[in-house]
Amino acid sequence: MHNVLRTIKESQRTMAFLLDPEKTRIEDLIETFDHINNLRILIQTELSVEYFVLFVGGSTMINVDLDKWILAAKEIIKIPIVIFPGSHHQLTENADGLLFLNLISGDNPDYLIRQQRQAAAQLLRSQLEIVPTGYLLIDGGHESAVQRVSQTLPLSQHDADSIIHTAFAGQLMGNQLIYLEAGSGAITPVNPEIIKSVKNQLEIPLIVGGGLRSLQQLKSSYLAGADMLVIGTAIEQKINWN
Ligand SMILES: CC(C)=CCC/C(C)=C/CC/C(C)=C/CC/C(C)=C/COP(=O)(O)OP(=O)(O)O
Ligand SMILES: O=P(O)(O)OC[C@@H](O)CO
Ligand SMILES: [Mg+2]
Repeated sequence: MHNVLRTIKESQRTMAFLLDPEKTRIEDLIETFDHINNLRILIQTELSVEYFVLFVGGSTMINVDLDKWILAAKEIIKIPIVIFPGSHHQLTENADGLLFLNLISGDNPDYLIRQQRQAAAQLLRSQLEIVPTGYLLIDGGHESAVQRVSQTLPLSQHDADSIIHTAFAGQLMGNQLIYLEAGSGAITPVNPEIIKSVKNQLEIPLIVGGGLRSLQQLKSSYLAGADMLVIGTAIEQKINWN
């Protein structure tokens, strides 16, 4: 039995690799996980990251059999698989855990309660480790897929107070994780100064993602206080990290 949340809390530095089943076909999983494993060794060595998980999700999920995809992934990669859902349709018991996302940076009721209510109906008898997560969309320099799909505006990186207050409210609401999301392929990742000020107000772990594509960016985000960093686009593009 995995305990993803507990391990994040007990570790200094953790990392999630994000794959979107719309973009990585089952036939390509072996090659992709080969790439991920090499990156994992590099990041373990260079940055002393202790714990790795695979996030699976996308802002949309069209023409994908998620049950089948995750089953296939499980055969190949031996790290916990956590669903990072763009909607209540992205659920399967084949994963180990689920980020139960609350999009608290926006005020769209669909992403504050409707998606969650519809998911709950399916999760009544679930064996997944369900982790309530306050999800904040932060301006990363261009319109992100999450912004488009959720029809909510990101918080400006020039207004640190709004970000800090929203994150703190997320903790008070009972979320077990806070996720600062600059958006897939962000031009400007979340600024380390913002990470630091948010982290100072939190007792729960802080996840940061969006636009991370160099060891230097990873290092400064960890030093600022991120407990988990998420890498997606850089894996899809198989960039060279050295
Ligand atoms: C509780 C459940 C089951 C669902 C909650 C649904 C909510 C509130 C979602 C938050 C808003 C949202 C649309 C999040 C998407 C998160 C995600 C999987 C992002 C990764 O996708 P991207 O990489 O940004 O976009 P692409 O799919 O275009 O690559
Ligand atoms: O794709 P990238 O830019 O790495 O972002 C990762 C993740 O935070 C997006 O949801
Ligand atoms: Mg993406």
